[in-house]
This record gives sequence, C-alpha cells and structure tokens, in this order.
Amino acid sequence: MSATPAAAAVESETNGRVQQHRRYLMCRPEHFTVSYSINPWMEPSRPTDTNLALQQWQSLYDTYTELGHEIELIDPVEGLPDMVYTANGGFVIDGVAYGPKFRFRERADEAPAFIDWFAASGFEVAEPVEVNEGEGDFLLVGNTILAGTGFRSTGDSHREVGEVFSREVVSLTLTDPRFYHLDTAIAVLDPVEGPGGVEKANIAYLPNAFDERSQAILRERYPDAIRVSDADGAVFGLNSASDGKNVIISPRAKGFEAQLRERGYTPVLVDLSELLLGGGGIKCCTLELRGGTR
Ligand SMILES: CN(C)C(=N)NCCC[C@H](N)C(=O)O
Repeated sequence: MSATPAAAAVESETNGRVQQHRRYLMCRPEHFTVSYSINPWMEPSRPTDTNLALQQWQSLYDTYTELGHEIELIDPVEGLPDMVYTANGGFVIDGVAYGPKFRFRERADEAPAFIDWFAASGFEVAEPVEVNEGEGDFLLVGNTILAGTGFRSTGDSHREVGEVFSREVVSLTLTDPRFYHLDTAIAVLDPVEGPGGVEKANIAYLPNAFDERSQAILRERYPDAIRVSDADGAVFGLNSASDGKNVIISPRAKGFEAQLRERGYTPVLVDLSELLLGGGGIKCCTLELRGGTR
C-alpha cells in the first residue's frame, strides 16, 4: 500500500473526481440491540433484529472492499451494543490515534477497547483528558479539523484535539438533538491532499443543524459546499463516506443523491436502516485510519 495519500490516489478520473484509497476500522454488530436510549433515535421498547443489522453491515463492508478499500476489524464486546459505531472510537491522523472519552456511562467501556486496539495495531495513542466522541465530532477537511459540540464532545476537547495534532480547529455548535454528532450534519467529500498540501476540500452540510455563528463560518469557508435539504438530513443522508469519487449514502437521501451526481460524484447506495435504530448510519460505522504501520 502506498504511504502518501497522493500516491494512493487511483489513476482513473471521472468528471474530475479522483478516487483515493481508504483504510477503515469497522466492528461487526454481533451484539447490536437498543437496550438504552442516549439519543432521540433510540427506543428500547422497539424490537431490533441483530441478523438484519449484520446483513446490512456486511453490505457496507462488501461495498468498501469492492471499491478497493482496506478494512480493519475490532472484535465486538458483549454488552457494548453501540461498538458497531466505530467512528466514535477515536480520531486518527498520521498514525496518531486520539482516544475517545464517551459522554454517557453506557458507552464508557468502549474507550479502553478502542485504545487497546490502536496500541496493538501500531498506532501512537494520545489518551484523552476531555470528553470527546472521536470522528463522530471531528472531521478532517483538508488540513483543518472541523469540531462539533453541543451534545457530545466538549469545547475543551476541541482545544485538546488541536494540541494533539497541531492543526487548526474550527468549532461548530450543533443545535438539533437529532443531529448530535458532527458527522450527522457534515459530510467531507474531497479530503484530498497532495505533495503541495491540500488540493481541494469540499463538504456537504445541513445548515439547520447548526447555530447562526456556525452557519456563517460554514458559508464563508465553503462557498461551494452542497447544502442538503432538511428531508435528506432527517434520513441521515450526510452520515456518509466519500473516497473523493464514490460517496456511500443512504438510499433514502434522494435529493442529496441528485446533488452529488450533478457535481460529478458517484453515489453508492447502502441501506443501514436497522443500525439507524441505534442512531447511527454509514459514517458512524466507519472510522478512517490515516497513517500507521501499513
Ligand atoms: C453520527 N453518529 C450518530 C455516530 N457517529 N455515532 C452513532 C452513535 C450511536 C450511539 N447509539 C450513540 O448515541 O452514541
């Protein structure tokens, strides 16, 4: 595998969109259920189907591997049904893994499991002091870290993540409880870095998920961003994964699918309806591993 993102870019180019190689951490939802409620999507009285969750998760896994991406797996732990949402298990850049510290007691025991996995897999671990939920609230856009707060990760964790990675951090405040993590309200489309630094970096976002100050920041920084409708946001359309060309999205996000096509991206539809019962979608089940030993 190529060491630099630029060298990892796939040669073929369609409509100017270049596919980049990705390495992701995922966790099979063997113990998936909804036994508690820590977000508005979770209703413990509603039955869940673990086999269906496994099938849907497998289709996401297969989609990634068919696109040529590399998947690492962390063992699921009984009693930790939310561990399938690996995006909350850390934030990784250049082989350094900033560990999570979960907001709710129900998820607290996931933190040592993820931190142990990073350490055993050759990553340098930065232990957190502040409450943060990893790539659920931290998104790397070019060289900048967009950091969410309001429901889960604290403002202090924004300072901490900036110190760990020595990068600019832009704090954004989420205001709608349905969109409690930043990756429910922003999708990073073009995280492309080349030898000369960032070559392009664009996002899609749901304006109404943010307070006024954050909306103004997003408008100014990303004038070409795709702004998605409330309807597409409400089906977790933005909770998606892009390799710069293919964007894996929910089949329910029809408007976003059309917007992506207009911009030359290739939407790839994967239905994770069962995992949505836990309040997570495609991006939540996907933690990007940048750098490291491979
Ligand atoms: C964008 N989202 C939502 C995520 N990255 N993670 C999903 C976490 C779901 C879990 N039940 C929770 O409420 O923490």
